[in-house]
Amino acid sequence: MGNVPSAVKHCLSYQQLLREHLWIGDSVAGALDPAQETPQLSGLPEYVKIVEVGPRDGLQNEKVIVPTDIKIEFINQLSQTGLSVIEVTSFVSSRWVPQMADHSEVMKGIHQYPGVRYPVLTPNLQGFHRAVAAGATEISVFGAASESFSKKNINCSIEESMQKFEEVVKSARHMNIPVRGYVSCALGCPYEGTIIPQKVTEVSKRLYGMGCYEISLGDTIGVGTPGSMKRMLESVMKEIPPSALAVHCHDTYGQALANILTALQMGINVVDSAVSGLGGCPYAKGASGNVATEDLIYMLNGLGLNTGVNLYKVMEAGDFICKAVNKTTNSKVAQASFNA
Ligand SMILES: CC(C)(COP(=O)([O-])OP(=O)([O-])OC[C@H]1O[C@@H](n2cnc3c(N)ncnc32)[C@H](O)[C@@H]1OP(=O)([O-])[O-])[C@@H](O)C(=O)NCCC(=O)NCCSC(=O)C[C@@](C)(O)CC(=O)[O-]
Repeated sequence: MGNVPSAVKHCLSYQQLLREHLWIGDSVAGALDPAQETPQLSGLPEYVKIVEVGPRDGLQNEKVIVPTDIKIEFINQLSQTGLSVIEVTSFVSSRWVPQMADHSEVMKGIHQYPGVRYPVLTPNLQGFHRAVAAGATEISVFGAASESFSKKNINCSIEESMQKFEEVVKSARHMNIPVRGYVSCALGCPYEGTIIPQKVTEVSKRLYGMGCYEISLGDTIGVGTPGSMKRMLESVMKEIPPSALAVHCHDTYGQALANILTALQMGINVVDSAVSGLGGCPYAKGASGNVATEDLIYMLNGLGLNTGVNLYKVMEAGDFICKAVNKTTNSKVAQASFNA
C-alpha cells in the first residue's frame, strides 16, 4: 500500500476506491490507467490545475478563531498532497474579517515547499505592502461584477475598486509579483440577484487589461447552473482566452461539479476548490462552502484527467482541519470513504 496515509488505510472503502482507479501518486497509478477505460467527454483538457482555497476562503467565515498553528499545520499538510497552488490567507482588515487577522504569522510560519505557490488576497496597497513584508510572492485582488456586493465586501464601488487594484498591480509588477484577479458574483449576487454576463465580462476585461495573469470567475453564492455558466463564459471568452480563466464554484445549490465540467468542456483548465467543501464569504449571506477538493479530484480522476494531486492525502488534510474546527466534512467523497 506504499505511502497510503494511516487514517485512510483504515477506512473500509479504501480497497473499493483502489478498484475504482482513484489512487494517484505512486505505482498503483501506473498499474491502473483510468484514461484507458474512461470514455473521454469532448473538449476536455488533459491537465487540470487545482487552486486550493481552503486555508483562506475555507476558513475566513469560521466564527471561532482557528489557532494560527493549526492553520500552519493545515497548509503544510496540503503542501504535501501534490497541489501546486494553495491560497494561504488574506491581508484584509481584521475588523472586517477577524479570522484572517493572523495573516502575517501564517504567511511567515508555513513551510514553503518547492513547486508550490502560496498566493494571498490583498484588497489595496496597505494589504499588498503587509503581504510582501510577510514574504508573499504572489497575490490576488478581488473585485465583483455587482455594485452592491463590492460595496458590502470591500466598501467601495466597482470603479473605485479598479483604481485601488491598478495601484496594487502596478506595485506588484515592479517587484515581479504575479497578480490574479477574482470576479465575484459572476453567476448571481446575494443583493442584486441576476448579474448579466456583459457585466462580468466588463470587470474581467478591466482586471485582465491591468495585468492580472488569470481571472477567477466566482459563483460566490453557488446559484449557477451549467446553463448560466455556459452563457457567462461565452461572453467572457470573447475578451479573454480560456487559458487565462479559472472558475471558483460554491456549491449552495449542488451544481458546482456540473458547472465545473461545463467550464472544462469550454477549455478552462484551472479550478478553485476547498478541502472538505469548507468556505463562504462573510459578506454573501446564504453562501455555502466551495466545491470540495476531494469531490473535484474524484470527478477529474474518473474522467482520466491529470491533476498530480493525491486524493488520499487531501482527504487526510481535510480530516485534520474538520476535526480542528469541529465540523463534519462537506465532501461527499470523504463522507462515503470514511463512513463506508
Ligand atoms: C478593503 C477594506 C480594508 C476596506 O475597508 P475600509 O474600512 O473602507 O478601509 P479604509 O481604507 O477606510 O481604512 C479603514 C481602516 O482599515 C484599515 N485598513 C485598510 N486596508 C487594510 C488592509 N488591507 N489590512 C488591514 N487594515 C486595513 C486602515 O488602516 C484603517 O484603520 P484605522 O485607521 O481605522 O485603524 C475592508 O473592506 C476589508 O478588509 N474587506 C475585506 C472583506 C473580505 O475579506 N471579504 C471576503 C473575501 S471573499 C471574496 O471576496 C470572494 C472570493 C474572492 O472568495 C471569490 C468568490 O467566492 O466569489
